[in-house]
Amino acid sequence: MKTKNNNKAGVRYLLGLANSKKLILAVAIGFSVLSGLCTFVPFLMIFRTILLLFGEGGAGSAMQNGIIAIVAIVLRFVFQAISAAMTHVNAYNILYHVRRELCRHLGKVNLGFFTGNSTGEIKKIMMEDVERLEMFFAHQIPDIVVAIVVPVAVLVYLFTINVWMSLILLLPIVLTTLTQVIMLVTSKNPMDEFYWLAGKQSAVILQYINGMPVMKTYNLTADSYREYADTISSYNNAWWRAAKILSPPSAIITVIIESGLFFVLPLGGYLYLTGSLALSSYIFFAIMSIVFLSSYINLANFAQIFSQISSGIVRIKEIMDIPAMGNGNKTLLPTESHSLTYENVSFAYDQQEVLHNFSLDLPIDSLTAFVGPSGAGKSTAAQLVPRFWDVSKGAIRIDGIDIRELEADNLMDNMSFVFQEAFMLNDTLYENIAMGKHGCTRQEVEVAAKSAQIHDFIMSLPKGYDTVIGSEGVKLSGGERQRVCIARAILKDAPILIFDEATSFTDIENERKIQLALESLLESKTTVMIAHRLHTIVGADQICVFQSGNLMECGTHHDLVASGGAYASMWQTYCEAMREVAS
Ligand SMILES: Nc1ncnc2c1ncn2[C@@H]1O[C@H](COP(=O)(O)OP(=O)(O)OP(=O)(O)O)[C@@H](O)[C@H]1O
Repeated sequence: MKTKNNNKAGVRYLLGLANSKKLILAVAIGFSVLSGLCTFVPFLMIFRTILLLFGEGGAGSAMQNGIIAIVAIVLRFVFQAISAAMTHVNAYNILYHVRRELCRHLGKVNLGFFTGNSTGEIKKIMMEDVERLEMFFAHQIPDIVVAIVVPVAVLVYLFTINVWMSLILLLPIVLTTLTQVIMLVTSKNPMDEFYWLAGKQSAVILQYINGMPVMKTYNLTADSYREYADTISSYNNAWWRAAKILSPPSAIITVIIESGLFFVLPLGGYLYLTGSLALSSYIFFAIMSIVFLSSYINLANFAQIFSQISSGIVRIKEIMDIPAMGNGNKTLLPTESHSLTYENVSFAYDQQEVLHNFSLDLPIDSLTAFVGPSGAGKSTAAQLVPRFWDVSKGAIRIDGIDIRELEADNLMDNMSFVFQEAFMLNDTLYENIAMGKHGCTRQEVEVAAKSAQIHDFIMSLPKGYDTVIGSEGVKLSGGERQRVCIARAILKDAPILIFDEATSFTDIENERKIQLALESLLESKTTVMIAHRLHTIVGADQICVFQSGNLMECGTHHDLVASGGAYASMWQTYCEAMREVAS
């Protein structure tokens, strides 16, 4: 739950965001103030005309006053338009700047952040929360300044006419401020909870829509999918609570602000009757009591609107506060293959240690398979190499250099991953493969696709490499997707390869093609292969068996089977399972 302290930090952070654009913002606010002041000029002209009519002085003629009033009205709209144009252009520049900074920062955090956080939540922050900043920079800041400066300027003028009448005009401001202070002191702002739940609701809805096929197969409707139903009903309840808490003071504030006349009429009447106030001034104050506080209403609503924006700012700040992955300054020599060493490595997600003090050497140009039961730590051990997370203890070294001392880009340049969950752009097959190497040629893409056993399939599609895949195009099978990813990795031709063998694409034809594709991919590379089907790694240079986060044993298939340890029993179970499937 977001707190008021968080909100304060958010405000400071938000104003910091405007830093580079503050000159434009100041000029735009200046135009807004001019526009606000112009609002009152026609009333001043009315006053001057009343003075003329009552023979109490007043400058110019009625005609001149009328012309000045019309010019002021026109100028009011011109200044308003200039200010609106400037604040909007400025606000969208700030939005662009914030999104770019968020993207840059997300590019620097450990990759594990993306597996540990809901993409719906990140997307919501990048899109909706950032978009709301427009409201603050394009509308709220100018409105607030106008709401303070214009009434103060007008009040100063009114004090020159009559002090008591001016003081009575201050009474609604004092009362509304008191109401707001009482509200803030006696009740926690319910909008904090409301906007937090609004954010949660969007993430849950996105998750519900993304998971619709699975939800349907388990017959989970919007009502029976518990998280969805709970979030919607909490949001609904929060809205009721907020309405109940906020409606009475909000109604009181609106009534007080619009009740200037209620205070001005009796006091003005008394002062007029006792001869301390001219009739012209009495009429003028009566008119001003109606319009004087019109811009002040923006200030009264500020807290409520700002709470909506500030909860988003807090989320933006939380992302920007995630420590960036430390970036070293060393680089690897550009060779075909590198050695990889785990040195007394332990690793914990938060407090829970899942890998316990293991060491392992992966020589140059070798294939190392990680095997073991589900949850044993195979993926985690592999993902430490591209720094999804940094080790809690020990070090991982490439050619003897601690990977934390390497430039992050250099580390990534030297590594390819092929995950089980093949990531595909909603773009052409060509682009999906070409993303493996900047500036590659079409011929290189085709050679890689041929090696990955996916070229013939691509050519069988009517648009070949220009076929769009994904939500608006052709759908690929799991095996086809993985072969596209292998083609991408072949194109990248990085010296170190992390391959997470897919368990689900096991039909014989696909498996054969993936094996052929891998033969091209693994050539002269240092490879970590997370293996589920043991027969695919019998030829590996070393097989490492993980159990409950410990590296139990390591050796060739023959040595491990002969030693009769954990791997030997896994192999026996595996062979029996294969025989059962075959029979
Ligand atoms: N992002 C994460 N946050 C917290 N704990 C995690 C995270 N990812 C994995 N774990 C936990 O770490 C342990 C090791 O998981 P890991 O995925 O490395 O096992 P694995 O051997 O690769 O399993 P599988 O073969 O099923 O993929 C498990 O207990 C798992 O619950």
